[in-house]
Amino acid sequence: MLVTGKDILVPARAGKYGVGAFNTNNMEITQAIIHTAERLRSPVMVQMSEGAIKYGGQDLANIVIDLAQRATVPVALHLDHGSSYESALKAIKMGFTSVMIDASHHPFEENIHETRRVVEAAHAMGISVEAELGRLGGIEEHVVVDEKDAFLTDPQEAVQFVEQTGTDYLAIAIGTSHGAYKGKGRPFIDHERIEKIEQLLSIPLVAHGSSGVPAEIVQRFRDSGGEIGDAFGIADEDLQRATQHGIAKVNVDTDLRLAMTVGVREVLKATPKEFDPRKVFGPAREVMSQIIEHKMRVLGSVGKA
Ligand SMILES: O=C(COP(=O)(O)O)NO
Ligand SMILES: [Ca+2]
Ligand code: NA
Ligand SMILES: [Zn+2]
Repeated sequence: MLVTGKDILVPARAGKYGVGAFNTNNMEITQAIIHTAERLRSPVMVQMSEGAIKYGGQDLANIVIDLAQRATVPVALHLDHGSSYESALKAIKMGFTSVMIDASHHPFEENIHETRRVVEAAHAMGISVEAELGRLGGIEEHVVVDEKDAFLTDPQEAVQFVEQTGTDYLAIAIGTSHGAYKGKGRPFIDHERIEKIEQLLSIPLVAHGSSGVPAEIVQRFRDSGGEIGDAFGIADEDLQRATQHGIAKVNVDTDLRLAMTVGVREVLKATPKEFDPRKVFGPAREVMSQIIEHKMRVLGSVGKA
């Protein structure tokens, strides 16, 4: 069933488990996310970035909404990294049940102002809101935040921010970053910081940049002709620990991008004569489903629906 982000994340924080928020760009990724959630009896969030909305528009949103409505587990459709009030409202008009307003690259007061506007409008329509305080490293959808400017979330500021905005859940910067290169080796996750914020805030917390970039998928990507450097993601143990301390929404995009591409590359390499789109895109669903299943087990959401 199609539900709001709050319907999914408030129980997740209370139950000390994380819920995967997986980015989609097409039908096959959407099917892999929702069918795997149903198979494992797990709640799940499907998210679209502004780039995905540009790419698939209402057509793609409708695929997600229809699968979500027919799903036997709770599913929310979430706008990832909404960059403005207008973008958030447009997503709500498209049928999204949760929207992120990411104004974290603005000064504190402006972030509060922008976020509060979205919260008032979204709440008036029964839609949940995610906001962000602090900056991840890596490439954010619309902002390149290089290492020196990346700054982690200040717990005291977070309390003030939530009080003044009314956001339903809060994305915090705790050492993760977007993309396949999260640091040389195991990225540093500031667990002390998460646990401090957990004590001060009762709303669900969100971890961005949480792909694991599993070595096996990276190797399959190379073996099927892909080129990728020294790729590293978030360790399963770090995610597991974070879900015990307030992190309820865990964003995963890179892992599905890699899995989808591995699925396609392996078919094209193994069967050069193949040109049936169902045979080219279909097997990728299985590769993605395995990645999604692993994540749901790490986060503890299996059987929670
Ligand atoms: O935070 C993410 C995804 O992060 P990854 O690149 O680690 O999948 N989307 O908002
Ligand atoms: Ca941001
Ligand atoms: Na998001
Ligand atoms: Zn993100």
